[in-house]
Amino acid sequence: MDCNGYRQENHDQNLFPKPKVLVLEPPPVFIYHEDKLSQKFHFLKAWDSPLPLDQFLTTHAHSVQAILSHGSCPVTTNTIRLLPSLGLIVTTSAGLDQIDLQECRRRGVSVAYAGSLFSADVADIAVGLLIDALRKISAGNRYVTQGLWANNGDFSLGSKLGGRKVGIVGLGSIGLEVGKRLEPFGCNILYCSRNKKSSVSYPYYSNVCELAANCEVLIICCELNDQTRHVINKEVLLALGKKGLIINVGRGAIIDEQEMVRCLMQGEIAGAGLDVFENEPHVPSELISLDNVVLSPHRAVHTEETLMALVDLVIGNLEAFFSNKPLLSPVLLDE
Ligand SMILES: O=CC(=O)O
Repeated sequence: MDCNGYRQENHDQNLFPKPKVLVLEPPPVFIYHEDKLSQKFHFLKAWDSPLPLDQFLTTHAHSVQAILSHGSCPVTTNTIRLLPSLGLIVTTSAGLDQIDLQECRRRGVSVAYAGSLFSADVADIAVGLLIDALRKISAGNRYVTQGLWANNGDFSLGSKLGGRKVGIVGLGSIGLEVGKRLEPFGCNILYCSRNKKSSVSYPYYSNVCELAANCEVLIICCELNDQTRHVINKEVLLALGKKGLIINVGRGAIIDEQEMVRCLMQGEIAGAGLDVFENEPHVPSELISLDNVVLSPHRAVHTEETLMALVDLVIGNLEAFFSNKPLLSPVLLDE
């Protein structure tokens, strides 16, 4: 240990007094708060190097003990294998689908994440997208700004939020926040989750297709994993039906996007509010021209305030690791 309590084995104090942390691609927290982060750590910027990634990793192989990563930056088996001294991955995301957790488990690499830091912000956007899709706020904005109102056009009516049956897919911390927000609007909440939750009295469905058949809105709040990839498929969309709306603040690949686009274009479902997409930042061009679809650039997770809290969480996790202390927001890899 050095006088800061940091591990010394892989960094020369005189040349590199700050612990080294590898960044593959810069997360928003790094873009907005690099100065604060750099006061504590020496960041190795893979994206900024002229070297191909593998060569960059090989060059720094023995000095990298920690990676700072984010939700759209894959940390693959290959990356982990090229870094024999790696002990920690800190991701700024709540989702973990981009990290090879199996390899982390095998290698004994710890993972820290954002936990429920963003849940309230994500839930706000889910509700915002739903109200927008129902009451046509974005469509109304286009109608006014394109001069159609002034030309005596007829803007179609929206539908009421109160009384709507809303099915939440994934009742984790985001799903619970969505339910908490929609109850006072007079919505009836139903949900589908891996397990029935004793903390809520909402009707539970173990099958997402049955949930879809019994509600008018599906809000996707679950994580992406092998079980949830394309779980919202043609059958589920058809069960949701012609008056049904789909809101996605989880991950794009939870929905079979191609099938959703077809359903939207053919009127098999009524509309959608989407913050996430299968191939970000690419959004299917068909969605852009549809008036019954509200689009958002995967920003549900970030507000200025939570980004500030996230910097402290990232620093806290890295400091804990380099001081051999328990992580602040560890992912339990043994579960
Ligand atoms: O999408 C972002 C996250 O998983 O935090």
